[in-house]
Parts: sequence; structure tokens; C-alpha cells
Amino acid sequence: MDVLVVDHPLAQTRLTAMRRTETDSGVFRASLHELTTMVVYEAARLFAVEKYPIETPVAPTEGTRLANPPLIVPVLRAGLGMADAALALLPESSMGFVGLARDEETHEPRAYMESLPGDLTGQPVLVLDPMLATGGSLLHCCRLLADRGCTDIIICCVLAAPEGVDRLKDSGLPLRLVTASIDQGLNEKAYIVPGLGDAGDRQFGGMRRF
Ligand SMILES: O=P(O)(O)OC[C@H]1O[C@H](OP(=O)(O)OP(=O)(O)O)[C@H](O)[C@@H]1O
Ligand SMILES: O=c1cc[nH]c(=O)[nH]1
Ligand SMILES: [Mg+2]
Repeated sequence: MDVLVVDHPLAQTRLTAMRRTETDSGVFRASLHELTTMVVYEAARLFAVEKYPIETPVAPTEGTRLANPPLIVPVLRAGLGMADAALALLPESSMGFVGLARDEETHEPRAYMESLPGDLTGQPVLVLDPMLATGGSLLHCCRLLADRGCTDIIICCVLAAPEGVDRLKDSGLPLRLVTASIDQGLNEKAYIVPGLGDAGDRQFGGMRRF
């Protein structure tokens, strides 16, 4: 699995804002939106393009377009905060949704929503979830995609734990990963350290213990 870490200074300043405890939910959401633009921009280097004839006001020339715009799939809830920024960069794309909530005791994902095309043969997919911790949630999501015939999955996240990266690598699924950081690891509650807390709660409210 290819892994790309977006270590651009402007990405790292947004990530710093997201990490800080005193950052309120409005600034957290704005920082995630801006950081998503940068992460998806880097991920899009991997997309195939095709040339086609266009005309400027001065002369005919060649234009460029995406050969096969990806289906965008945010993982609810936290991935919702990345959806607008990704769709703004990829206006030709469609969007599917997967809803997962991690059990606080077992840390296993519980699926509560799935809205995906039945056949993803030949369709690249861009999965959005800010957090890759144990990897259980993203693995569940990517298996749903692979079961529908998808062979080209790019995951965009903000923070990844080495444990989750290794789990995705070992899955044998056709994955590539773009992230703004690979952190130290997981604590005993399977939260990323130093991390940023619960990305869903920090955007939308809630009470989790880290
Ligand atoms: O790699 P994992 O160990 O599976 O953990 C990562 C998952 O945890 C968070 O979602 P959460 O379950 O908290 O749901 P939420 O987005 O509704 O807050 C996050 O957005 C990932 O989906
Ligand atoms: O650190 C973590 C781990 C899982 N989910 C989160 O939102 N944060
Ligand atoms: Mg959460």
C-alpha cells in the first residue's frame, strides 16, 4: 500500500489547530475543511487524466480532464466534515455514504448506514475519514467497496496510527493512503496519541473519554 504524508507547512498549521484542546468546534471544522483541500489535492496527483480539444478566445488547444472522476465516500460522522471540501475540488464526482460508530469497549465498528452504488467495477473511490486508529472502521468501509468490485481505493485522512496503517497494509485490499500525519500510536482506549481526541465529537458535540 502506498502511503503519502502531506507535510506541507500550511497543512501542518491546520493540523496543529485541530490538535489543540482549546480550539472550539467552529475553528476545528474550518481547519478540517482547509486541511481536506490540501490532502485531497495531493491525493488527486494519483488520478488519471485525459486530453481533449478546446478553444481559447485566441486559438484551439488541448484541455485536460479527469479520465474517471472518483466516487467520494465520507465515513459518518467525522468524515462529513471533509465532504464539502472534497466535492468542491471534484465537482464531477458523485457521493456515497457509510455510517460507522466504534464501540467504546470493544473498539469494533458498528455499521448503521450504507448508501453506495451496487456495482463499483472500474470506479475509483476516494474515502474520507479524518481518523485511522485501529483501522477497523476504514477496513470495514473498504471491504464494502471491494465487495462491490472496486479495485482502486484512495483513503484520505488527517491522522493515522501506525497500528491502523499496518492493518490496512496487511488487508490485501487495493488501497492507497494519504494523511497529514502518522502519530505515535494508540492509548489503552484505542485513541490516537497525541492525536486530537474524538474527531466526530470535536466537530458536532458529544462526550467521549480519551
Ligand atoms: O480506526 P478505528 O479504531 O476504527 O477508529 C477510527 C474511527 O473512529 C472515529 O469514528 P467514531 O466511531 O468515533 O464515530 P463518529 O465519527 O460518529 O464520531 C473515526 O472517525 C473513524 O471512523
Ligand atoms: O483518536 C481517535 C480514535 C478514533 N476516533 C477518533 O475520533 N479519534
Ligand atoms: Mg467519534
